[in-house]
Amino acid sequence: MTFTLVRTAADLHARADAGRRAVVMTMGALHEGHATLVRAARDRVGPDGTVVVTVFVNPLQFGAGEDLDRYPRTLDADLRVAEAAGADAVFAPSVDEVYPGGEPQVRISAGPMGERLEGASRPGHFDGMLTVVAKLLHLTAPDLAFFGQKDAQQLALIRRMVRDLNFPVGIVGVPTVREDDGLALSSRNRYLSPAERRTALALSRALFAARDRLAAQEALRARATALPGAQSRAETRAEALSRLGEARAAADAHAVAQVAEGGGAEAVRAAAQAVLDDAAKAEPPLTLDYLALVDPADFTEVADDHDGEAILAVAARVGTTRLIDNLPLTFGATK
Ligand SMILES: Nc1ncnc2c1ncn2[C@@H]1O[C@H](COP(=O)(O)OP(=O)(O)OP(=O)(O)O)[C@@H](O)[C@H]1O
Ligand SMILES: CC(C)(CO)[C@@H](O)C(=O)[O-]
Ligand code: BAL
Repeated sequence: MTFTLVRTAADLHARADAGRRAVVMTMGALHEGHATLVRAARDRVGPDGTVVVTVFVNPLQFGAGEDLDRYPRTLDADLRVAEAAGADAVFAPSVDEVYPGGEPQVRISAGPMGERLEGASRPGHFDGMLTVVAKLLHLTAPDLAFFGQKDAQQLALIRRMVRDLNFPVGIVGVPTVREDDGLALSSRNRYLSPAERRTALALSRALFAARDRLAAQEALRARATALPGAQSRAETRAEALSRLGEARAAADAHAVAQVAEGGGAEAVRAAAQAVLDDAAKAEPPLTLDYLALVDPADFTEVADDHDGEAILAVAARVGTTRLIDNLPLTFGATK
């Protein structure tokens, strides 16, 4: 199929696409993260299916004072990235094409999950995002729509909207693509000076520190459980360790007792906070917006004794650039 740039809803409807259709929605300034979504979409629909990439900077999801005007618009380069990644078409409508009646009066409400974290920092953002996603789903009529885990709360809200409002589409999440040094790819990274980029690395480093802390806690827990005599619930894991009589046992016992004490969610979060506290003293400094360990189902904070899946999410400003990142974590995997 010849790769095409489509500008209007009428031209999109006129396409006689065969096979399953997948859509990858973007705001343009495409990078390797977007290309990964396109490749995942192509893999799923196969060579006979159709992959449409939408490129639209949606004014409705930007608040006053945000970067709507300076958001990078690089359509020519985007077409090359989309085609090389295996897309059949880019749908890049104008604002008037998407909102022919002007600002829509009827909108999607993101509900309580949309008021937390990103929603608290960017009031109205998720209502605007879901409204355009709903419209783009109607316009592109896909079987599957692909979104990045990098925008974890956005992905969760889209899944919720599709379920709550019976959209006939499958939503596919794609893991975050990172630079070699850990920085999550993002169109907004291009705002960063080299020095700002160095500071911004603290976002991913904080998440990795938390992941490592959790892994250490889980390893200690597994070790304590495996010790002879530790099966009894009444016997503390620290006691079990100390019966080993090894030099390391005392230190281990202390660490295990700490792990056993609260389940450790707070300690995991604290490991990330320490990295961010350091970055707050860097030059240029990082200004933390939020660091939260949340339940993926509703983005409420998890309890300290949390068991199961969680998302550690961070948002921060470096200079005039606001960045987000997150990491899925599993608590109690070794139980
Ligand atoms: N690094 C990444 N890995 C995986 N998916 C990504 C990545 N960056 C963006 N995406 C996904 O691409 C889609 C389009 O995102 P968008 O155009 O906003 O890009 P972005 O790089 O996140 O831009 P911004 O810097 O504005 O947040 C979304 O589903 C988003 O989650
Ligand atoms: C989903 C989306 C394309 C809606 O404008 C946007 O929020 C984005 O790029 O993540
Ligand atoms: N990547 C999410 C879209 C936004 O920041 O507006």
